[in-house]
Amino acid sequence: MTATISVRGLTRRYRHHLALDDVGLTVDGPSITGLVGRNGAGKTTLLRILAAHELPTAGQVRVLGANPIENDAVLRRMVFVREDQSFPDIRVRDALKAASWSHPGWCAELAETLVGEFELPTDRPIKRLSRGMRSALSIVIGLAARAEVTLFDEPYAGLDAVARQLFYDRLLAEYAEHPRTMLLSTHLVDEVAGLLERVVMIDRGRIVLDCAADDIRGGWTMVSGPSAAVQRLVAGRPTRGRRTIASQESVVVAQALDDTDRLRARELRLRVEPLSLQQVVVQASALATEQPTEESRP
Ligand SMILES: Nc1ncnc2c1ncn2[C@@H]1O[C@H](COP(=O)(O)OP(=O)(O)OP(=O)(O)O)[C@@H](O)[C@H]1O
Repeated sequence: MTATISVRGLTRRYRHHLALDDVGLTVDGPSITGLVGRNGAGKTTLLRILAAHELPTAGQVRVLGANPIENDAVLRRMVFVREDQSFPDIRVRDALKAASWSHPGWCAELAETLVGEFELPTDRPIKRLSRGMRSALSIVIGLAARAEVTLFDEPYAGLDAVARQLFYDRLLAEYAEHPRTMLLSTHLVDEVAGLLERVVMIDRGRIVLDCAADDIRGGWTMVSGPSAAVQRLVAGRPTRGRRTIASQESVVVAQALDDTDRLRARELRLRVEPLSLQQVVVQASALATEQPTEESRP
């Protein structure tokens, strides 16, 4: 079967800076994948290359089985929603009409519903919309396009918490009714955690974590309590982020604990809590920072 997205050895160099460093990624069939990582990690660069807004320096990119560059047949089956998307100087209703022409799967009924829910004034020029309203318009286009490959690059600049929740709810409902391949780049990791089936983390241009969201959720554990007891429980296990205050200690165990471990923790009067997705991303980022990159090697 042809993968929906397949990237091999993808490298993007800007003069002396490596924005993407030998990235490999395959996405098969419908799924919602979260693209996470620190500022400047390379998330937007990856999405821009997938959407053919930018050329790679090296490597192979296939979207829907073909190279997306100047490939209208592929690009019409994709939608790319960017942070602070720029629009021509037209009214909201005209932007929606133009989007309907570019996307064969466009659902006018959904667009109308979403416009109502986000309270977008259709006769107002886009340049007079607030930042959050412009983001809402981009989201309406991204969802109503019903494109087989839907790329969202931090699409909620300026959106308030209520509007962001509306976006998450509608995205999930759309995905349930019309499954498609969605990539969502985000910094609001815990906010979107419930939507994600897979998490791909980029750090300094390299993929440092790529796994099922469920595996992450149960896979890292915070153990805290009296230092001596913590040490007894975690001895011989991979640990990170050790913190001590007086005789108390907390440490992250980079593996799941089984029932026997949990019973032992209870006997030792230790607290055991799973890490949130956001906390795992912070730990994985710290771990990646300890590894040398091509640019940091002497
Ligand atoms: N046109 C460009 N010219 C030079 N450097 C660039 C260009 N575009 C991106 N970069 C650099 O490439 C790196 C990756 O940028 P990118 O926008 O992909 O990161 P990001 O993960 O999306 O970051 P953020 O979360 O802050 O949006 C950064 O160091 C950035 O400065």
